Amino acid sequence: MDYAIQTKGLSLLYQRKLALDDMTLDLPRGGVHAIVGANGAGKSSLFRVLLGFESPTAGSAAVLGCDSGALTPALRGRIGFVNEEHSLPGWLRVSDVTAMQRKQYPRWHQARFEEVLGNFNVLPGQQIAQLSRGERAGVSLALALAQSPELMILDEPTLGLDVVAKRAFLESLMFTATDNDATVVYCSHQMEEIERVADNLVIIERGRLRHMSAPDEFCERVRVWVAEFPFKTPDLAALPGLLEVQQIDGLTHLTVFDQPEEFGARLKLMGARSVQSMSTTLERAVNGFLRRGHASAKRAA
Ligand SMILES: Nc1ncnc2c1ncn2[C@@H]1O[C@H](COP(=O)(O)OP(=O)(O)OP(=O)(O)O)[C@@H](O)[C@H]1O
Repeated sequence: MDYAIQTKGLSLLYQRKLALDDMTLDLPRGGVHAIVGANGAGKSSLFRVLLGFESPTAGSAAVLGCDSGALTPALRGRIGFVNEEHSLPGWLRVSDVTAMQRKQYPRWHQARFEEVLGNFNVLPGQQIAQLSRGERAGVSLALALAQSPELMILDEPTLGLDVVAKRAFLESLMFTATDNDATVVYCSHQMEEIERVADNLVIIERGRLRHMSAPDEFCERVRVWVAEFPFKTPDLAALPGLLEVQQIDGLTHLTVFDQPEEFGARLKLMGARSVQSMSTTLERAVNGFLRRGHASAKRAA
């Protein structure tokens, strides 16, 4: 299979902090891959290694079939990158940056640039430093999409965008992925966005790959059981697949992963008077999944 991104046993140690821990990840070419994880899970670190800004401490990383430590200028030209800082030279005008990029990228798509930028009230004569945060985001997204890259890597690109701009951006992103056969790799904390655009969901936790599947498939494997325990709620910690327990209006809500229907019978054996299972949203499923390993959950325990 042809992979856009491939890592093998990838580790990255910053001083004494292990940001990536023996991560093996294969992302096939095409489609939108969403990477999610708690704060500090290693998403940006993964991108930094993939783009050759950091060298792995162990293992390897390849992008479009090339070792990430040896990306040539020609290969970099096939990769678009947008990060949350939207770092563009502040002293230049929007029109200057656009002219520079148009010259640099042979597959420059002027109509796409104008379409994406048209969602923002940006004047070509404005200096980058004069733009609002969201407008700067709009400019860097328009520049990146107009490069018609084979691979787009986006680190929380919609942070700070208003609802309309966010929607416009996501539409452009999906259009890029389908129209251009491009691969989009995108990290975000916003599940409703991911639900809308992602073909593949990649969950990382403490620098390790924890799960990869289509978002729908992941959601189907997570269920919420609502149980009524008329007497004392038993100790539920040892239940298999348990992600999260919440007490809501006197009922016990259990978010569980990969459990058969018999899970309900098990709750009854533990004293539940009634049990009911429900499907859940991607947001709740991912949150439940991540909560187990989250620093705050560990502190609460
Ligand atoms: N330059 C650095 N020096 C030391 N530690 C770092 C450095 N950059 C990141 N880290 C640590 O590496 C870990 C992974 O950080 P990273 O920025 O990759 O996380 P992230 O998943 O992108 O998080 P967030 O969602 O908060 O942006 C964190 O524990 C962070 O504190």
